[in-house]
Amino acid sequence: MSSAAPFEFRWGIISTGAIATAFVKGYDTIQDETHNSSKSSRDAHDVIHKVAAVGSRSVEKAQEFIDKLTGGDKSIKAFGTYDEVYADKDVDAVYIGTPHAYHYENALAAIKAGKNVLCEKPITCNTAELKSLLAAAKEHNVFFMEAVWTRFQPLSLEVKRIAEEGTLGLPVLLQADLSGDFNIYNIPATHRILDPALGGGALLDLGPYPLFWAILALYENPANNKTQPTNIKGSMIKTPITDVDSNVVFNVSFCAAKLSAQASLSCSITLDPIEPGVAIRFERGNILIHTPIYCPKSFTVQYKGKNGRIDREEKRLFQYVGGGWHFQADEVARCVRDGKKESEHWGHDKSLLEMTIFDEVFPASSFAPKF
Ligand SMILES: NC(=O)C1=CN([C@@H]2O[C@H](COP(=O)(O)OP(=O)(O)OC[C@H]3O[C@@H](n4cnc5c(N)ncnc54)[C@H](OP(=O)(O)O)[C@@H]3O)[C@@H](O)[C@H]2O)C=CC1
Ligand SMILES: O=C1OC[C@@H](O)[C@H](O)[C@H]1O
Repeated sequence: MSSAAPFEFRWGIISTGAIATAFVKGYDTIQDETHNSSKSSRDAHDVIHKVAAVGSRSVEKAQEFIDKLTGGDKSIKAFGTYDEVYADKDVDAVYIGTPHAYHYENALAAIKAGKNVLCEKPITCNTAELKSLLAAAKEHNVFFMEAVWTRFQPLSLEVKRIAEEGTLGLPVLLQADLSGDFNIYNIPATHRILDPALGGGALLDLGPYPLFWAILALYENPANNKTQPTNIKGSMIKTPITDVDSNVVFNVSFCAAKLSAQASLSCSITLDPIEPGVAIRFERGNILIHTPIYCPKSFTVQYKGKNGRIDREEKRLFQYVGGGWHFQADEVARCVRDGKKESEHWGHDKSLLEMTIFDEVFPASSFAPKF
């Protein structure tokens, strides 16, 4: 372990909703109900996270958020607008936790103010918006990343290692589903999952996770040689409540000189999660990832014997303190510290791939660019 002082990284938090709360709770300075900090179970002694400012549409809400999560830390500024956070000289990076339909305008404003940005998934509602943000990030020379937190969890890193180390052979078919019953007939039509104006629907909210596993195990596989996927096809069922997509299935093929693999992906806001949430089927075995697929705590590797049948299984468990969002926060701090403008693990190419696939699955008119 290095004896150098940790790099202090100061966050500006945009919005005070569910995910902004979970993200801030994960910081090492804030302890969970067991009085352990997430830092006690991860190797992150080189960075330390601080909240410098919180921006909300209401200053009272911003102050309540600070009081609830930090016991009223007086050094944290509460602002009644997001713009004040973007302008704050004490903020190193802005975390955006607003509904999807606001990601574009919030991220653009933060980037134009010269801030590094971590923006919740889905990074935007379409490719056109994302390309515009990438151009702005380049122009203003800032770090920019989609908050695909699952990519940074230790379990994902181990799945990737096993998928690529060769014992199982090449991947052939990946099946992944993320479903969650939002009880849509009993929530207001203004809920972000139902409201088209907030980017409602299953694909944009839940679709990033099954797709993430396909990107990790198929797109990132060295045998794919960074080849873009083909045969992107989807179908969806829309809810009559607000006409957003409630159930979506989509297929993607990854075919390169050395790889021929397919992903069969789905998501739903009316069904319960299915177990296992992800099955990666290789020439000589399987990796089964247990639900929830956004922060799984275990996976099982099945190995085929000489007779071509599964004859050995190994279950792997992963435990850490906290909800799991702190791993991506560490990545952002380290990238900024090291002068990087994108993450090597979830870089701009992967967000672009995600948006390109979603654009093809969605009818073009659903989420028109906000400019
Ligand atoms: N990575 C993960 O695990 C998760 C990611 N997410 C992502 O985070 C984003 C937000 O989700 P979630 O936290 O569940 O949403 P919430 O509805 O709980 O919070 C959204 C917040 O955005 C702000 N906001 C700004 N404009 C609006 C508006 N017009 N309507 C409603 N809220 C608005 C509000 O904060 P204020 O009033 O303070 O300005 C509000 O509290 C989504 O993009 C979602 O995909 C969600 C859950 C988990
Ligand atoms: O990112 C997410 O993960 C968990 C889901 O329940 C939530 O709706 C989604 O935004």
